[in-house]
Amino acid sequence: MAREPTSVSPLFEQRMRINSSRTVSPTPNTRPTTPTTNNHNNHNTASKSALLESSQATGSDRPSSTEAQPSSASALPANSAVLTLNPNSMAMVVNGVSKPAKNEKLCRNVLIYGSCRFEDKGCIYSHGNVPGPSSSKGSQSPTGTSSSSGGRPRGPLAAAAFGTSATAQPFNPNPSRPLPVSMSSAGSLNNVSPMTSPSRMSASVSAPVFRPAGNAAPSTAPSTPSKMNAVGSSISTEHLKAATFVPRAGGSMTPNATQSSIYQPTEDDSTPTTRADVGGYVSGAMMNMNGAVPGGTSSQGMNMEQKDNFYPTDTRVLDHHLYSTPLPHTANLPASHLPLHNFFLPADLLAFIHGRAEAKLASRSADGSLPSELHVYHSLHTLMAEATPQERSMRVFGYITDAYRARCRLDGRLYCLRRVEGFKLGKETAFSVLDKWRRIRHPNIVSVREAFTTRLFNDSSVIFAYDYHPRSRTLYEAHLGNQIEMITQANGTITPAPKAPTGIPERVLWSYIAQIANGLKAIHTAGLACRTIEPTKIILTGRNRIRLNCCSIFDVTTFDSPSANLHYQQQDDLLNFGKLLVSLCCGTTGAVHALAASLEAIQTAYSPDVKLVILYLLGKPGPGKSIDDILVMLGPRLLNEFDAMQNYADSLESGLEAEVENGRVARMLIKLGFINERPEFQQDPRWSETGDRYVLKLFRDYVFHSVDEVGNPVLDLTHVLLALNKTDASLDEKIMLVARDEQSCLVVSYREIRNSIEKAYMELMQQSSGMR
Ligand SMILES: Nc1ncnc2c1ncn2[C@@H]1O[C@H](COP(=O)(O)OP(=O)(O)OP(=O)(O)O)[C@@H](O)[C@H]1O
Repeated sequence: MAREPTSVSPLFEQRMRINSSRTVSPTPNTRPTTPTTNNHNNHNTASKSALLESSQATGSDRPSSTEAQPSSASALPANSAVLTLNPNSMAMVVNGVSKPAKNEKLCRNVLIYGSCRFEDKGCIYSHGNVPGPSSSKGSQSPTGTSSSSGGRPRGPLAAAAFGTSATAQPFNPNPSRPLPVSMSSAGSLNNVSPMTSPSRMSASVSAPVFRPAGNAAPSTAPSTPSKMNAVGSSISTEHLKAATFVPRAGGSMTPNATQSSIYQPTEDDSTPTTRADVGGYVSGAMMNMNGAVPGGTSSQGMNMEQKDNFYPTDTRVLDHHLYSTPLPHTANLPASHLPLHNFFLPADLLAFIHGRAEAKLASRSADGSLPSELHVYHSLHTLMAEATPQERSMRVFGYITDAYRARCRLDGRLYCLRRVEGFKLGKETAFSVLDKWRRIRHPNIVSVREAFTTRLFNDSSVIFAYDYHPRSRTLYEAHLGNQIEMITQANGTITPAPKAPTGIPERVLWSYIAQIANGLKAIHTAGLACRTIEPTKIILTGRNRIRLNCCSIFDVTTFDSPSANLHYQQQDDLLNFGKLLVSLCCGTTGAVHALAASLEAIQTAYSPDVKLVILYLLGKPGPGKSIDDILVMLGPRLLNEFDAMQNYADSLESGLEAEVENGRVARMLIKLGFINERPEFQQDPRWSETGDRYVLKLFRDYVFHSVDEVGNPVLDLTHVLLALNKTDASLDEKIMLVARDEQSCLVVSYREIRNSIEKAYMELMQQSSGMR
């Protein structure tokens, strides 16, 4: 049963109002309804708020179990204070049994809030004078352990019951009359001061300590336990130098709801904060009675509907405190998928990115035949084509070529090295052509970086370095790997075995045509020819993303004996382009050997335009034949390609947005990780447990260590993400952090928590070796 940090218990709202002014005694009829949007999280809010209310019963002044609990409750965990409030009568019932006669013990509601709303409604405790701090009794435990409920931290659960109600609008029983100042500051620290009154705080085990303003010396880790006005609880002296409360007006420590006691956990106001407009505890002192923070945003005015809404519409708060919603054009997913989609990348994109990361890191067992270093490259890893028809083929270049992934020690990046085995370079000037190739940077071409000769393979080889595109596949691997049986006809001709064309879908085919044409256009315009329009020398580097590979190799290997001039080489590119399309349409490289039959099959399976393009490419070379004509023939289909690319870019941007949010959360977690539980800092083993850091400890409990009513862990990702994001955005919304012993609680805003994180982190940074 997950408890909900964003849902608001009406009972708690009532209680907060009571806290705001002891003169107000809400009646059930005047209690406003609290709109909630996360219905699944609203259950048990009454019992949760009651749990908090009942915290007075968890200390040593708690009535004994025999007094307060009927036998039926004996099965409940020791730390599950089962106190229910009847919202209609507001009578207090303990486990269904009315409270017995009055007790002499002072009511803790009086101690905490200054009044008890159940005073006339059956509260068994005394409602006499409120003891001041000097009247404190009880001892502190040097060990810091609680003599009370102990057990698992219930703070987050309790705080969750409060949820955003800490920022609830003040309750005004008579809307026609303005609220008293302290009440109108709903959301300011003032109206919660009774919750953190000296008596209340001192009763806690690891709670911050109140210190009146102007008090000369702050209590800093007293060496001996001192008596506090605990209500039967021991206090760890370790935490006595934790957060201190400084009443704004100074002087009085009287827990008076109308007084503006400001929570100011640190002494040093001059401690730098990272953001001038982020208040933190210090800026908490700057909050006026209306809860407005100078230079910041006020939580006042945020209605519950907005706060409960997962995607708030209130533009007065920073929008980036919540996960950004997917935009309409990327959100057309089944409703059940949306929450996941909101938080993370789409599964297929995630798999794709992970796959590429794996490919970058993959390593085969050390291949002894490969040199450990090659020029400026090391960590060579053979890239094997999965479906090469003939291992180590010489078909394309006339030389055996191998491809390796290697890391460059100059820039640490991965490159693809292509080795041309047994090639002896005649003239160094053969490499001069690479200058032209290096200048080409095109999305449909694998960029050439450099070329060099080597004898490290025990032969004379030339190595070409290209950009590495992880997880790429050749077109052959992707579409032509399953070779179709070729059959020899009676007349001796070889034809593919008759079967329905297994070519690629037309939409994909047009995409390939557009991209190859685009790449060829760039190459031809640069005064070069590709010369490797081959199924094994064009790679797919993403979803339908085509890149022309192995460019420049022919230019070097044929430098001494140029077979033809540039024009003919470019015409060859077009011819090979036509043959490639025939192969792709028919699903076999053998299709080009039976062109007539293949064209017939293509005519049946594809639109006439496909055949027209192929016929043009396979047509006679001539001065008027150029790649430009293909681009013209593509016509409106280029727009399809354009649309597809833009839609894909949109979906990537949407995924990126989600990841940006995750990045924020990760940074926040990293900082918290540096601070929480730090065993020692500046020779102070209690550093992470005191001062601002104590609040962060409770915040960590609030975010991660929630438990449900029976003490089971609550693993509510939404709660975690919301809390961390709101903190990152420094929201003025307040949450209640409850000490592990449930004896004290702090109402702090996300802004203040964020400030504490930044402040503690800066402290660490300043001392870290990197900053010296
Ligand atoms: N620049 C690159 N980045 C990443 N991987 C590449 C790169 N170039 C090629 N590859 C991959 O390396 C593998 C081998 O490529 P190669 O060009 O040698 O194919 P092949 O079918 O073996 O060719 P051939 O028949 O000429 O030997 C293929 O899986 C290919 O996707």
